[in-house]
Amino acid sequence: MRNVMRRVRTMTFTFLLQSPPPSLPISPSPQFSLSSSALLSTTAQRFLAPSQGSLLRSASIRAFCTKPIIPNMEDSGSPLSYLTQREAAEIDETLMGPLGFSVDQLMELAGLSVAASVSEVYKPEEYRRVLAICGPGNNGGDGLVAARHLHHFGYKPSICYPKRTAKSLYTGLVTQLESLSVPFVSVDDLPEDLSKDFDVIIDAMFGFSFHGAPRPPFDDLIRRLVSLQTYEQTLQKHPVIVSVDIPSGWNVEEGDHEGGGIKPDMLVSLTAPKLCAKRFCGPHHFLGGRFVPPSVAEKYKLELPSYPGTSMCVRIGKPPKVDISAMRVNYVSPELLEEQVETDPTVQFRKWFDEAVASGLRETNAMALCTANKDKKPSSRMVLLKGFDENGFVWFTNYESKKGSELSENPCAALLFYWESLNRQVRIEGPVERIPESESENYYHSRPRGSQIGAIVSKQSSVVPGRHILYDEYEELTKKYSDG
Ligand SMILES: NC(=O)C1=CN([C@@H]2O[C@H](COP(=O)(O)OP(=O)(O)OC[C@H]3O[C@@H](n4cnc5c(N)ncnc54)[C@H](OP(=O)(O)O)[C@@H]3O)[C@@H](O)[C@H]2O)[C@@H](O)CC1
Ligand SMILES: Cc1cc2nc3c(=O)[nH]c(=O)nc-3n(C[C@H](O)[C@H](O)[C@H](O)COP(=O)(O)O)c2cc1C
Ligand SMILES: Cc1ncc(COP(=O)(O)O)c(C=O)c1O
Ligand SMILES: [K+]
Repeated sequence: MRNVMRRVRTMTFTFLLQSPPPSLPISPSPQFSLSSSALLSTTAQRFLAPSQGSLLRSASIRAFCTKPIIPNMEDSGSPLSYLTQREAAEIDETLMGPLGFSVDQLMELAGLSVAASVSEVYKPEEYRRVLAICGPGNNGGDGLVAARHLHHFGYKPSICYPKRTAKSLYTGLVTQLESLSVPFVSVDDLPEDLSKDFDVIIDAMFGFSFHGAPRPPFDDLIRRLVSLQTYEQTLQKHPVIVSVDIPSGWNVEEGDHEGGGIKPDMLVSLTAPKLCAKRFCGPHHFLGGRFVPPSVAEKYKLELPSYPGTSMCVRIGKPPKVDISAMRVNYVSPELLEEQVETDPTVQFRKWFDEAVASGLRETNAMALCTANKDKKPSSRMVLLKGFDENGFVWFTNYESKKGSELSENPCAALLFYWESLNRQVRIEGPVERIPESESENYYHSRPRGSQIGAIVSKQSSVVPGRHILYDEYEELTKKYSDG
C-alpha cells in the first residue's frame, strides 16, 4: 500500500488574521493599532503583541531572498488575425444576414464579453464606480449592455449617452438600465476631471464604422479621456479606460496615427481584433464575442485563440509585466482579540475551518506541508487534510515520495492553511508519526476507484518516462480489478 496516513502531533499553532496597514514599517510605529493583526501561539500559551507579529513579518520580507532554479519559459505567442474596416463590416452583415443572428443577440454577447473582461482584471472591490460613455451606433449599444451586466456583477455604473438612437433596441436597453436605477449623466453634468468620480471608464463611443474626425460632443469627451493620462503622473490611482472594440477616435486601421489620442488600459476586441489593435500598447488586450461560426473563421482565415471553459472572453497578447514589488492588497478584516480566541487551538481551528467551508472556499482542506531532510534542507507541497482532532492533523501520502523519505529522516513538519478571501492563515508545527496501517487501509478503500488505481500507478516524486506509461499501467490495473 503506497498511500498511507501521517499525523502531525500539534506543538505550535498560529492563527493569523491579516489586516496590516497598506505598508509595513520595519520598526514599530504609532501607525500600528492593536487591531491590525494578532498572532496566537499555543506553544508559548500566550499571544504575541500585534506589532510584534507585523514586525516579524516585515523583517522577514527584507531578510530573505531565495534563488530558485527557474526553467526557461518560452513566450508562446500564437498568430492572430486582424480585420480591415471593410472585413469587419462584411462579417457583421454575414452574421446578421445568412447566418441568422439578430443585432440584439450579438450586442448582448458583445456587451457581456466586455463586462466579463472588465471583471477579470478590475475587481469591483477596488474599481466599483464605472462610467460608460456610449456613442450613437452599435458600439454604444455594447456599452449599454456591458453597464447592465456590470451592475449585476456588483459594480456601480453611470451612463453618459448624449446621442440617443430612437430604435427600440436602444430604448429597451435604456429602460433596462433605468429599471436598475443606473443613473444617466449629461455631458454638461459630467465633471471636467473624471478622475475623482470614477474608477473605470468604458469607452463605447465609436466602433469599426468610425470615420473622419470626432464630432461634438464626442470630441470633448475624448479630450477628457486623453487628459486623464496627464493626471496619471500626479495621482496615485486614476480611472482605467476600457475601450470597446476600437479606442474611440482612433483610425480603425491605422490606429492613433496622429498621436494624442486616448491610450486605453484595456481593449476588448469583438469578433476579431481590427488592424488598429496592432498599435494598442496597454496592458490588457482581450477578445470577446464568442459566437463566430467556423464558416466565418474559414472565409476570413481567422486565427483566433480558443476561449477557456465557459468564459465569454479570452486574453490576447502577452500578459502584462507587473512590478512585483508594487503588488499589495489592503486587507480589511475585523479585529481578532485574545478574548475572542478559544484557549484550545483545535477548537479554534474547527471554528475557522467551518467558517472557511461555509464561505464557499474551494479546497478548504488544501494545506502546504513543509518537511526538511536530514541536512535541514526544506521542501513544501500541497496536500489535503483528511481529519483532525486533539491528537493531530492527518493527511495521506506516499511513504516513498520525497516528503515520505524526508519525514522518515526527520519526522517534523509544518502545515499551512491560507484562506485568502477570509484574510486568514493558520500555521501548525510539530512532530509527525505514521498512523496505524488499519486506518490507512480503511481510508484507501473509501477512495474512488480511479484515485485508488492512480495512487498505485503514481510513483510519487520520480521521473516518469512518458505519459503513456501511466496510462498503460492504469488501464492494466483497471482491467485486473474490474471485478471490484
Ligand atoms: N459582428 C460584429 O462585429 C459585432 C459588432 N458589434 C459592435 O458594433 C460596432 C460597430 O457598430 P456600428 O457599425 O453601428 O458603428 P459604430 O462605430 O458604433 O458607430 C457608428 C455611429 O457613429 C457615428 N460616427 C461615425 N463617425 C463619426 C464621427 N467622426 N463623429 C461622430 N460620429 C461618428 C455614425 O454616424 P454617421 O457618421 O454615420 O452619421 C454612427 O451613428 C463594433 O465596433 C462593435 O462594437 C457588436 O455589437 C456585435 C458584434
Ligand atoms: C490541492 C492539492 C492537493 C494535493 N493533495 C495531495 C495529497 O493529499 N497527498 C499527496 O500525496 N499529494 C497531494 N498533492 C500532490 C502534492 O502536492 C505533490 O505534488 C506530490 O505529493 C509529490 O510531492 P513530493 O515530491 O514533495 O513528495 C496535492 C496537490 C495539490 C495541488
Ligand atoms: C497526488 C495526490 N494524492 C492524493 C490526493 C488526495 O486525494 P484524495 O482526496 O482521494 O485522498 C491528491 C489531491 O489532489 C493528489 O494530488
Ligand atoms: K470604442
